[in-house]
Amino acid sequence: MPLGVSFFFIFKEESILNHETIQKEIIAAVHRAKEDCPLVPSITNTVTIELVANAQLAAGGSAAMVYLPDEGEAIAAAGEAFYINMGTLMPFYAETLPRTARALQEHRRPWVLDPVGIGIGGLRKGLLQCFRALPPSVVRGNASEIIALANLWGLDSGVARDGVRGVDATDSVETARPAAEALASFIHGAVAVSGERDLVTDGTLTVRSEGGSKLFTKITGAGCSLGGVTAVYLAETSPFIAALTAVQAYNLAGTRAAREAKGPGSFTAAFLDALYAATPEKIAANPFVVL
Ligand SMILES: Nc1ncnc2c1ncn2[C@@H]1O[C@H](COP(=O)(O)OP(=O)(O)O)[C@@H](O)[C@H]1O
Ligand SMILES: Cc1ncsc1CCOP(=O)(O)O
Ligand SMILES: [Mg+2]
Repeated sequence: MPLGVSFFFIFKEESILNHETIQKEIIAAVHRAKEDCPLVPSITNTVTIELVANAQLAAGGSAAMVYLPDEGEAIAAAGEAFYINMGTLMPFYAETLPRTARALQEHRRPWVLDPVGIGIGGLRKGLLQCFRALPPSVVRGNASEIIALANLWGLDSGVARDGVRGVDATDSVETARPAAEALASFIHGAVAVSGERDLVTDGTLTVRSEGGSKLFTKITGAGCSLGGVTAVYLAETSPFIAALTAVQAYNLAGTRAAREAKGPGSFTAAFLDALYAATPEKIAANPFVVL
């Protein structure tokens, strides 16, 4: 083979993400999060704030939750990545969220958006419309939230209606795939759709991750804390690998926790223990398929 051609193949092999290279990147991201303990602040809902912080700590990050406009701005600059979850809005968030998102853009900090409760009320809609021009690096949501956000931003979601009912999904993960791919391409980042089997996409490459437990649907904050942990990995790696690493960690830890849990209460404790104990290699070895 002429030298130029062999260089081409070597370059191609190294630059293409396949199952093996994805696993290597997941392992590196988990190691780095545990070594660096990145500061990853959040503006998140009052229902699940403690689980979000605990899960971020279990993954190796440092959590800091704020509410006020000037604090959002200041800590956006100080943190290495950020998490915004729209779950329980308060009037002053009309100022906090746009100012924080602008600070994140100005300081080039990557961030994760969880559009919880999209469809409830005018403030939520207005803020989510504002994020179209200040886009996150990762959107994480359940299937109905991802479809609804793609529709709100005028992207081709593949589904005209939105099936959000409160904060829970009424659509299947597979139905949300076109919306997830359109959103990921639009933000030049990644989208994670959660459910029985999770999808993660950067708009071109789409992966399905397996595992977890039905008990996740019997506790509040599984999705919210998954967003917070995604932001921890986002401090260390690309949007796609960060989103997939968090999803893989949750599917592994959820499967393990369900083996010993008696119900939702003991599941939450067992899940945090399993997330804390999950090794980089085991997180990477959780089953996933490149679609
Ligand atoms: N039926 C299920 N079986 C296994 N894991 C699930 C199931 N439903 C949700 N999960 C997991 O629960 C976590 C939260 O997802 P989900 O419940 O869809 O989010 P949300 O709480 O935002 O609606 C994810 O890690 C997801 O993989
Ligand atoms: C119940 C509820 N209400 C407003 S935010 C929230 C928490 C939703 O948490 P998750 O989406 O992780 O189940
Ligand atoms: Mg949710």
